[in-house]
Amino acid sequence: MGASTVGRRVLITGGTGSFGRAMARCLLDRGVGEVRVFSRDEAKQDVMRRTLADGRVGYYIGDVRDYDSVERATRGVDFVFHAAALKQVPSCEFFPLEAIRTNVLGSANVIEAADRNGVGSVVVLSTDKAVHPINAMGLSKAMMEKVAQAHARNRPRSGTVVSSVRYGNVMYSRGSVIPLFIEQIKAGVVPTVTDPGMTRFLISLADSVELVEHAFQHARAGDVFVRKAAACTIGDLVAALCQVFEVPVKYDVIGLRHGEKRDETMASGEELARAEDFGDFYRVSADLRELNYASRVAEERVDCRYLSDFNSSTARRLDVPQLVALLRTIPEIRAELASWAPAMML
Ligand SMILES: O=c1ccn([C@@H]2O[C@H](COP(=O)(O)OP(=O)(O)O[C@H]3O[C@H](CO)[C@@H](O)[C@H](O)[C@H]3O)[C@@H](O)[C@H]2O)c(=O)[nH]1
Repeated sequence: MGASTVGRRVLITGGTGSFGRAMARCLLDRGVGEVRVFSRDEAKQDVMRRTLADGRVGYYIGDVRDYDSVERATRGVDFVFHAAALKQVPSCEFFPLEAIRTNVLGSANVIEAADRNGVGSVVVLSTDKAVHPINAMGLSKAMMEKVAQAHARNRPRSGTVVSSVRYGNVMYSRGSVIPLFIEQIKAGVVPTVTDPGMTRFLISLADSVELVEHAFQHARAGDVFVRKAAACTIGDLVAALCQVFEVPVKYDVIGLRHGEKRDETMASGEELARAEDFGDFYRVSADLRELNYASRVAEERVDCRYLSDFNSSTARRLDVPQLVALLRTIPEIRAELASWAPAMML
C-alpha cells in the first residue's frame, strides 16, 4: 500500500474547481490533517469556506503563474494535487500564451516549489487532449507532462515524486457540455451539437478523484497514469440527456469549435507498448535513461513494439440506454431533475 493522507498536509491548486472540491471532501472524510485550497478567486473560496465549514481547510489566494505565491502555500506540505489550469479548448486557441503561462510555466512553478519545500508527492492533472495534441490547450498540457517527466529525469535524487494523470471529459464539470445541454433543454432551447459523430471519453468526478488517488499511491517519478474510460458520441450524449429530461430528441448542428478534434486519444501506441496494466488504469513509466543512446546496445533487451492508440473512436462505446443509466447516477444531474417539470415545456 502506498502513502496515506491521514493526518498529513495536502495542497490542491485550482482547489475551488469541480475536482478540487471533490478531492477536498474525500481527503477530509479520510482524516487528512490539513487541506490547503490554492486559487485566484476569493469569491469562490468564500463559497467553499461556507459550504465545507471545516477548520482543517485553509484558503490561499494566489496564482500558479506567481512563483512566490505557490512557494508560500507549499511550505510544510506533504502532498500536492495540481489541478489549476486553463482547460477550455476554444478560449486557449484565442489566447495560447495564456495557456503557456498557466499550464506550462505555472505547472513548472508548482513542481519547483514542491521540490524546494521537500513535498513527498505531486500529482499533476493532464488530459487526453495532450496526446497527439492539435489545440493550444492540449499542447500546453503535453508540455506540462514533459516538465513533470523532465523533473524525474534531471533530478534523480529529489525527494519529490512527480507524476501525471490523464483522463477524459468529466461529466458535469464546470463549463463543460453536459451542464450546457441541460441548461438549453430546461430553457426550451434546441441543444447545439458541434458534430453528432464526435467521440469523447467520459468519466465521473468520483472516478477522476479515484485515479488521482491511485496515482498518488502508486507513482514512481515521471509516471503517467491513464484511465481506461469508455466513450460515446456527442449525438448519443444529447439524445440520452433529452431522454433523461423527457423531452423529444432534437438538436442543431453548429460545426467544430476552434481547435477541436473529432476523436481523442488517451494513450499513444508507443506509450501503451511500455505501459503496465492495473485493471482500470494503465501506468506509463517515463524513459529515465540518459542521452547516450549508443550505450543501449549493451542493454539486455531493446524493445521495439508498437501498439494501436487508445482512441475514443475505438474504445468501449456507451450506447444511449447505457448513457441514460449512467447520467442518472450523477448527483448534479439528479439535483437538476429534482427541480424539473417537463410539462412546463408544453
Ligand atoms: O455547444 C456545444 C459545446 C460542445 N459540444 C461538444 O461536446 C463535446 C464536449 O465538449 P466540452 O464539454 O466543451 O469538452 P471538451 O472540449 O472535449 O474538453 C473538456 O474535456 C477535456 C478532456 O478531453 C478536458 O481536458 C477539458 O478541460 C474539458 O473542457 C465536444 O465534442 C464538443 O464539440 C457540443 O456539441 N456543443
